[in-house]
Amino acid sequence: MISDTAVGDSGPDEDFHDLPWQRARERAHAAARPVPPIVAELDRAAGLTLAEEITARTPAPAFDTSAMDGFAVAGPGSWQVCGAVRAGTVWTRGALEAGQAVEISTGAPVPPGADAVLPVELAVRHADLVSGPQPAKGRHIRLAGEDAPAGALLAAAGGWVGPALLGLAASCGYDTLRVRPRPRVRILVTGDELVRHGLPGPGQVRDALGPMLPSLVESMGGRAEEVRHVPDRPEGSLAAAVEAAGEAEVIVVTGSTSVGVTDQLRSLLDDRAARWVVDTVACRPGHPQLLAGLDGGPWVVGLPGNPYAALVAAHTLLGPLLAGLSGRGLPVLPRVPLAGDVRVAVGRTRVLPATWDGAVARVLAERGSAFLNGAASGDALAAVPPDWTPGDAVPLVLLARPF
Ligand SMILES: Nc1nc2c(c(=O)[nH]1)N[C@H]1C(S)=C(S)[C@@H](COP(=O)(O)OP(=O)(O)OC[C@H]3O[C@@H](n4cnc5c(N)ncnc54)[C@H](O)[C@@H]3O)O[C@H]1N2
Ligand code: MOO
Repeated sequence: MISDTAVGDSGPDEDFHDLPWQRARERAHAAARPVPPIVAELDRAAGLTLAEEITARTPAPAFDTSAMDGFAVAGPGSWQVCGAVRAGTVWTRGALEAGQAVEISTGAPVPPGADAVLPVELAVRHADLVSGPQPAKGRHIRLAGEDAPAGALLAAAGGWVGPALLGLAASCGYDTLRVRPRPRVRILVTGDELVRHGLPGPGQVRDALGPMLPSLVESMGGRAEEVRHVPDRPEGSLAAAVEAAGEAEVIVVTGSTSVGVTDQLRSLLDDRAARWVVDTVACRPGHPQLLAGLDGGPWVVGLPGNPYAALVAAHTLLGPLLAGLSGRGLPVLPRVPLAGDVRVAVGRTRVLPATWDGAVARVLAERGSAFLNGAASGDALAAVPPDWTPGDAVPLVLLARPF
């Protein structure tokens, strides 16, 4: 194996075998260089990552705006009503003088000279005269640039383009954003025992990972382009499939990470002089997972074939790698109190399915690395370090689901 690979901020000499769980996440993130940016219409930029900071091209709001339906008033009341201004129009009849008022809609520009807006509920109108409690100066007026003055920083490079940012960018004059597209991911599922449909026959196993991984990749910010099933035999099948993976930034290989006669992944990577980033992680399950870069080509993430181990490994290496490729920071995991029957593993982080009620994570009964029942009924993974003692908070991975 190649041992002199410089990766990320770790320097060439860090041993990349049996890495502590958090260190493996950091290395996977630091190894990636962000994919080249594109210019995308706002609707196409949704969910992507900003490739550059954005600043307000126009103040938000763009003009002094009424926050209430009522009367824009100047000076002390009562006031003479001398016209109306509605949202989408402007007052063109000069500055109001003390004692004058203009009927105004929410969202309309406040006429020059007006001090405040008197809401319609507080106003008493007789013909062209309106009276009511004297509003404090500036009351119910949103000042131009109050949310963001022209030139103000709206979001830094690496920020997630969420719904609120899209609305803010539009408010501040943007039609397009410079963003990083989702890194492309191809998924190679190995294992001659696997079947893709129906009930498994003798010795057969239904493929759990082909259906699981595309949505997992999407939830981590990647684009799952293909799931291909690769036979264990003849030898060289996996190498040919990797070769044929095309333009993807990431190839995920499931199975084939262990030491069995059909497990070809490590030798394939060594034959290709891959740059090793992580080769095994001190966690349970998911120990045999790996990450290496092919020369001038994609990253290869090896996930163990055991389905729960694959889920844990994807959250260890694939998520951070995709964050790095997207130009995002390494996601900071909340640290939360943990309850339930927790047993630590000597020298390894145990990653346990858990439920999260907003205050405490509760581990679910352990079923082992092959079984998804815990993760499917829980909504989080709790990373329990080897030195955990009751009362210690643990990092929590929240499994994606709608609010
Ligand atoms: N002698 C040793 N054997 C094993 C070791 C070891 O250290 N020494 N490690 C074990 C651990 S831990 C894991 S995890 C697995 C990793 O195995 P592979 O990544 O090589 O995967 P396979 O051997 O192909 O499969 C393991 C297991 O998972 C089932 N599987 C595989 N793919 C799927 C799929 N897409 N859907 C559902 N189930 C799948 C497969 O049938 C096996 O039962 O190695 C251990 N062995
Ligand atoms: O480490 Mo394996 O991933 O326990 O099942």
